[in-house]
Amino acid sequence: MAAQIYSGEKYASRRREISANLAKRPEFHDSKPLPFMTREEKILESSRKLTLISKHMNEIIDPSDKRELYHLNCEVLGIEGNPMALHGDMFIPALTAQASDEQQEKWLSRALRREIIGTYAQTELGHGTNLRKLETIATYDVDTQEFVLHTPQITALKWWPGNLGKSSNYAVVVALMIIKGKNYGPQTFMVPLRDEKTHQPLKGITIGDIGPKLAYNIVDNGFLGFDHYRIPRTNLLMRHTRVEPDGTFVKPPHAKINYSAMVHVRSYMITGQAIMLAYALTIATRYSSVRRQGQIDTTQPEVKVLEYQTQQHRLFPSIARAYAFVFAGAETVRLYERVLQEVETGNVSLMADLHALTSGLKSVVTHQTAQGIEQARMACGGHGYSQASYISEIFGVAVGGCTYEGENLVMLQQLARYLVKSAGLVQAGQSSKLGPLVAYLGAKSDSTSLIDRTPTPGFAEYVKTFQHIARKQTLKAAQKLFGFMEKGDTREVAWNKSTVELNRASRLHTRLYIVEAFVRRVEEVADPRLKEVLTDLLRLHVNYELLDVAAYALEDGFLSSSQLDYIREQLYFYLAKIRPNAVSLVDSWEFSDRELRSVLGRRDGNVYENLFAWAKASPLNKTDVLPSVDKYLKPLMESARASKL
Ligand SMILES: CC/C=C\C/C=C\C/C=C/C/C=C\CCCCC(=O)SCCNC(=O)CCNC(=O)[C@H](O)C(C)(C)COP(=O)(O)OP(=O)(O)OC[C@H]1O[C@@H](n2cnc3c(N)ncnc32)[C@H](O)[C@@H]1OP(=O)(O)O
Ligand SMILES: Cc1cc2nc3c(=O)[nH]c(=O)nc-3n(C[C@H](O)[C@H](O)[C@H](O)COP(=O)(O)OP(=O)(O)OC[C@H]3O[C@@H](n4cnc5c(N)ncnc54)[C@H](O)[C@@H]3O)c2cc1C
Repeated sequence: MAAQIYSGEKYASRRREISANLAKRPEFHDSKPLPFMTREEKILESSRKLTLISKHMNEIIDPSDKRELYHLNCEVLGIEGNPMALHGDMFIPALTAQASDEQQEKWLSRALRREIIGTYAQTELGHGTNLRKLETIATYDVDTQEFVLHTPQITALKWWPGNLGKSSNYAVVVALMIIKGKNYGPQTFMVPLRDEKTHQPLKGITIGDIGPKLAYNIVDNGFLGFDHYRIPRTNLLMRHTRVEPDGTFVKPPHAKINYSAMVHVRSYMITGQAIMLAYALTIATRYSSVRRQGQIDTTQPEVKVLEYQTQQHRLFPSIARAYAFVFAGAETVRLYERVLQEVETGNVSLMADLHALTSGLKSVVTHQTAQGIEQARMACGGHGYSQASYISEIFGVAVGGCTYEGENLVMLQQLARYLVKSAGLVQAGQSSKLGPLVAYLGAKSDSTSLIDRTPTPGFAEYVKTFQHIARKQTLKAAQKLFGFMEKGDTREVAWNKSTVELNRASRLHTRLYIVEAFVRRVEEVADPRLKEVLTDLLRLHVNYELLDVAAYALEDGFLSSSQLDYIREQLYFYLAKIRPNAVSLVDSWEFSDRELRSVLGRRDGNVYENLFAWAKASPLNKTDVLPSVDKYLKPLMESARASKL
């Protein structure tokens, strides 16, 4: 099953080898539990481990393999980030996609050797979503052939970029490019921030950390201001866009080609989110198979809480989602790598499809992942609330994904733009022009679903039902938009009046895509035992997801209430059928205890012994009487006693 999750036996067994290798190297392990460390201690500890990784990487992984590096990072550094997180996630991808060969020779090679540390500085105090209104300006000075970076007011300060505050000495900075008074929109520049020897900020640079956050606190998200800070013309990233010495602007083949680092993260983060969801579910499912509370049959002993149907309903649909997301994530990574190669040859035709797909997936997957992790926390009762479970940290890190790389409700609208265009083609009788991701919009719907009406063993009737729902909502929302425009609203005003409905269409389209990705993967499985278990999980998934959106199919009679009853019964049937495999389904992700960092979710199942040992290790328990008691509580109680006398 691990080979299914990790897209092949090769990587699944490499993961095992890497974990086994690390198990023998205590210097790579956390020196104490992360929840007992201050932020400063965590950053120091993470930097220590990062340095070890850099030194010994070649002994443990193939450094050219991104997935091996990702696994090494998960095991050793963990999810709370590290001082070079953005270096790998965005700085290197930005240089790879946007720097010219010459620039890559100069900077990418140094970045890959870790001679310099970089980040991606785009968001500002006043603007994150609306990139066209960023306020940092890069004005071209023809005389000196330099760009002058400047922060004209406080809202123009770069704010949020990861590892900008303290760790990075370079950044790919996004600024509005002004040449001879003309605004050429957001462009990307390679900018030195700190002296390479002393690490002191360079003259003209104001820089620092923005302070603690909900989670992800090992990362020094930072602020950055420029005071008429000059960089050479050749620091504009020039793979696709160019500015000649005389200030002539050479347009790229696609207007949004500079957004590639964002698309990179959106493509990869689907897998990252699936893994964080699977972390939380591993912890909660293992714990639920140890925790005994209450009885189902009063003549029998107390049961494991995993026997309760409510507990299964709380956890198993999310287990199915984690599998669905990892399968969909593998597809987005393949598409991203393909588009990256095609762009190299000048073919930008798939950029819009990739952008639409990843915008929708990013939004739906992060939202459902956060929901699933929070349910996993509650499934652990009181112990879920303790940081010993580590689920609160997993939640905090994962939920950041709802905001970064484009706020979810904004990114759903990006997909909606694509859907509306497709709906326009359908309306104009040009369905043959629809791309493969939206071809179903042009198909004719049956009048009713055949779920429970026809003995089809596969998933075709479910897929058709999801397609019907997504098609109906897309065409309806587009119609609403066109209707407002026909009545005289501008497109922008009409758009704003339709966005709740448009975003619903985007979610339904994305949920259909996720179901289809799951079906595609299960159909490929050859081993009959694995196929049976995955088919059960997929059955659970389609029934659960369909119930969740059933209102759309009930309102036009596509599904009847008796079909709904059938879907519910199927859901309950598969909850029970999956129960014996539940622990194996989470164990199949093969997370080591080191990687999970959860006292509650350890493989040995010794929950109570482990919790007690953890509590005893708490720094508060080093002494029996705390200084706060000596200083305040004792005098308080003493004076209360004295006044009574
Ligand atoms: C092996 C490894 C496995 C797992 C790895 C796990 C985890 C990975 C990562 C971990 C994450 C760690 C850290 C996270 C760091 C987070 C970093 C950041 O947050 S960086 C900052 C991100 N900022 C944003 O995302 C800003 C969001 N805003 C935008 O993107 C844009 O402003 C906008 C909303 C898209 C609008 O842009 P704009 O105003 O320029 O464009 P229009 O709306 O007018 O649209 C015009 C036209 O262009 C199309 N378009 C927009 N973007 C793109 C694109 N990228 N590609 C292609 N086309 C694009 C748009 O759809 C319109 O098309 P039209 O309808 O006109 O055809
Ligand atoms: C953990 C974390 C790490 C980050 N790392 C980086 C980084 O490395 N580099 C970097 O540059 N940035 C980074 N960011 C910033 C991040 O990318 C932005 O915060 C994000 O893109 C959202 O933008 P915003 O903050 O401007 O939100 P806003 O746009 O202000 O959103 C506020 C509200 O307004 C709504 N809204 C905004 N515009 C519209 C619209 N057009 N239509 C409808 N509703 C709208 C949103 O839906 C939301 O409800 C990070 C953020 C976080 C939380």
